[in-house]
Amino acid sequence: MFILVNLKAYPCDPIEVATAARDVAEASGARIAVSPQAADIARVADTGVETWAQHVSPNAHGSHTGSTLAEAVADNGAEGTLINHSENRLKLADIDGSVRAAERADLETVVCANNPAQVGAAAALGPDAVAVEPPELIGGDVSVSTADPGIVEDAVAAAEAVDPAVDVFCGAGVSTGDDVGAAGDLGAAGVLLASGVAKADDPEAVLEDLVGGI
Ligand SMILES: O=C(CO)COP(=O)(O)O
Repeated sequence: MFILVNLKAYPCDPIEVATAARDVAEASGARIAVSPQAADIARVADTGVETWAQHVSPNAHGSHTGSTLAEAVADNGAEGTLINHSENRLKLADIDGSVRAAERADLETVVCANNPAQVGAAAALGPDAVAVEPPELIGGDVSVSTADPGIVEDAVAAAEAVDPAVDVFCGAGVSTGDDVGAAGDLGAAGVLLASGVAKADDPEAVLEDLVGGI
């Protein structure tokens, strides 16, 4: 199970979380990545933790003010990128363009989706993985794997029907090792989480609990 921690725009210390994630990954052998704000990618990557962007633009170099280029995040140490997070939705053509941009820059891709139907559509674009996150459960205390296990199973089936090579992650409310274990039991290959770590008083303790569920 891959544990992908999205720091969103929370007011946490990205270096503290990155260092904790690096240490827990090294000690446990688990795969843990941290996805900070674009401006923090280089210094988060400098800690040695696997680092992901929260978004990349569909365009390449050129007259595109305000873009976050896949090439730029890769040059600053990112190894992968989220695309189409529920809080940063894109048009279908732009999701496709962002996946292609990430591929050109050798970034791994996770396309986020609200529900199994969107998972199937996202899988058709050929990312490395899709992540199903019911918006109503994001930021809450109840894990998607507990509150709505059927959505994870349906998402796994939807991706499998379109492209068996595309992994399925799940997210929303994931904060414990039990949540991670339940997600794995439902067929997820990873979890995408945010507040459970980014808002924790002791992010390292939460990460240690999370890897215990793998
Ligand atoms: O949106 C999410 C991860 O990208 C999920 O957020 P929470 O873990 O805070 O529910």
